[in-house]
Formats: sequence, structure tokens, C-alpha cells
Amino acid sequence: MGKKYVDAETAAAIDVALMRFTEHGWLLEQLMELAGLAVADVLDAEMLFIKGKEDAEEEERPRRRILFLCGPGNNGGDGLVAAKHLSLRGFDVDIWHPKLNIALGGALSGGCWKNEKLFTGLYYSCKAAGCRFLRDGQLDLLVDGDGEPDFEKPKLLEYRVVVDALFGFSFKGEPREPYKQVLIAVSRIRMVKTKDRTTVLSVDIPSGDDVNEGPTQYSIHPDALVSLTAPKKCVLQRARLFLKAHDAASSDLSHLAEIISSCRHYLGGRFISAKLVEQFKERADLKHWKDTFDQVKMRSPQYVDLGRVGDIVADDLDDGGNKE
Ligand SMILES: NC(=O)C1=CN([C@@H]2O[C@H](COP(=O)(O)OP(=O)(O)OC[C@H]3O[C@@H](n4cnc5c(N)ncnc54)[C@H](O)[C@@H]3O)[C@@H](O)[C@H]2O)[C@@H](O)CC1
Repeated sequence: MGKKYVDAETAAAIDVALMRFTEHGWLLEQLMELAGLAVADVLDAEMLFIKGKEDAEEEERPRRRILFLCGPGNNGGDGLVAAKHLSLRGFDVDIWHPKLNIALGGALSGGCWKNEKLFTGLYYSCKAAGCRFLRDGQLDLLVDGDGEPDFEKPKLLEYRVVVDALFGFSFKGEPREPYKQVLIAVSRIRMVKTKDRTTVLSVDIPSGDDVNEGPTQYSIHPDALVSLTAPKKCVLQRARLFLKAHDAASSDLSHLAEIISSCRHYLGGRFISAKLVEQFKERADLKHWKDTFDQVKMRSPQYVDLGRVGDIVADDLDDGGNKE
């Protein structure tokens, strides 16, 4: 019973199995393209929640600006794919990807980045789609809505949406720079109380979370999360934290509870076959997520809307899912 939420080790093993040539035969490029496409589709749908998109009049265009924060691994690659698709759909897309900046500057050449060719290709397709890459130091991390918009050095709050594609299921330990300062800045966005503040969307894992243990002091608390293949344990830990914080007397904790529970949760990356379910049945309940996708077959091929993280808790408490 249980095991619906997968741990870091199982998520990595599923990834390896999917890409084993004679087993499931997926290529990383294929998985990443579909994962990134799901993120783009979710964001497009999310825009209906986010006021200001409806008519794309010229004066509204800054409201359609999206910033992608991309980390050094494949989570960052999902971000690049989603950025490309959204730019092709008419959004103004900026990308912060420090590892690509270093690679393109020549410092990472010589084969020390296994997927350099894939990422360099993504760089050029993002550029061709109209995305702008921010140079080092070009992003103003102050979470301060005042002052004139500065196209050359945009502030986080000038974006309508910030996409957190910093870290996925291989994140470990305390974040290193330059990512640490960015995590701290983005986590502050949720504290801004203005009506149309920047929306934060996380890819696969809210960055800063310990994949198995859940939120840490560096965690981003997104408005929306797109889990890929199957939600990870940190989502369940968030749900547990929500219940604990919800019952607490302190107003800070109840604010945190509200933030966690209101996060909208989606599932993308439809890669689960009956064979994969069978292969991993001792470690994970992938059948549950395969069925979840199967139920919505034709309506949204790229993703499923799972409701709010707070709602998932209630379901899981009912069926005892993942209780150790
Ligand atoms: N099976 C799936 O559903 C798919 C997963 N994909 C994505 O791939 C992700 C996993 O990719 P990766 O294994 O490359 O891992 P991540 O993208 O999680 O990141 C690994 C990178 O982060 C660095 N890192 C780890 N801890 C750090 C720390 N504390 N401070 C700074 N840097 C740190 C590592 O050195 C490595 O460069 C998933 O979360 C998902 O987003 C997709 O690309 C393809 C499909």
C-alpha cells in the first residue's frame, strides 16, 4: 500500500530505466521535450488564473513577461524546452542559465559537461524562438516592486511569472552559489502581498526542498508545481507540514500553511507504461499515476490537474498513502 510519492533514489532509477535502450528506449531529448512541453501547457493554462493575460494589448505586454531560472541539470533543460515553447506562443521570455553562460564562454568545453551538445542545441532553439538570455549579474534579485522598470537589468517582480527550473530530483545538501542567493530571493516573492504579484511555478520539485524530507530554509514555495512522471516525496512532506502548520497558533506558521496548501499541483510527463509499473511495483505505486493519466486521456495529453497540495493531503490521509 502507499508508495504513491516516490523518493529521490526511485525517481533516478525510473529515469535510468526509461532511457535504457533495450528496456524502454526513450532518449533524454524525447523525455525532456515532452516534460518541457507539459510545463509550457500548464503555464498557458495557469495564465487563466493570472489576471492580465486575457488581452495582449501592447501596454499589457510587460505583464506577459516570464523569467525562467534554470539550474545545471536536466531540470534546467525542462525549463529551456518550456521557455522555447512559450516564446513561440508569443510570451516575452527571459532565461537565466549560469551554466550555459559559462559553457558558451568556453570555460566548460573539453567534454566535461556530458550533455553539452543537447544544451547548446536548446540554447540555439530558444534564441531562434525569441528568448533572451540574461548575462551574469544582469538579473536584479531585489524583491522590491518600486522604481522604474529596467529592461536591461530586470527585477524579479517585474515578471508576471517566474519559473523555477533550478533543481529536480538530484538536488542534495545546501544550495551552492550562484543558486543560493536566487533561491532566497525567489522564496521572498511569496511574502509580497500585492494583488497581482509575480506568480512562481516550480518544475518537478520546489527548488531548495530535500527531495525526500521536504522543505528546507532555502525552499521556494511555488503557486503551482508541475510534478513529472510521479510526484516526489517532498510533496507529501509539504502536505504534512501544512497540517502541522495549520494547527499551530503562530500567525507566521498559519501563513506558511496557507502558502503550501494553496499551491496548485499538476502532473506532466506521461511516460508510465504497464511494464514500468510492474518493474517498480516493490518501490513505487506508479499504477496510481498511470491511471490518473488514463482517466483524462484525450482532454489534456500533456498534463493532469491534481488540484491543490492541501487537497492531496486529505486524500492521502484517507487512504493512508505513504505512511511509514
Ligand atoms: N523522468 C522524468 O520524468 C524526467 C525528468 N527530467 C528532469 O530531470 C530532472 C533530474 O535531472 P538531473 O538528474 O540532471 O538533476 P537536477 O536537475 O536535479 O540537478 C542536478 C544538478 O544539480 C547540481 N546540484 C545538486 N545539488 C546541488 C546543490 N546543493 N547546490 C548546487 N548544485 C547542486 C548537480 O551537481 C547537478 O549538476 C528531474 O527532476 C526532471 O525535472 C526530464 O528532463 C526528463 C524526464
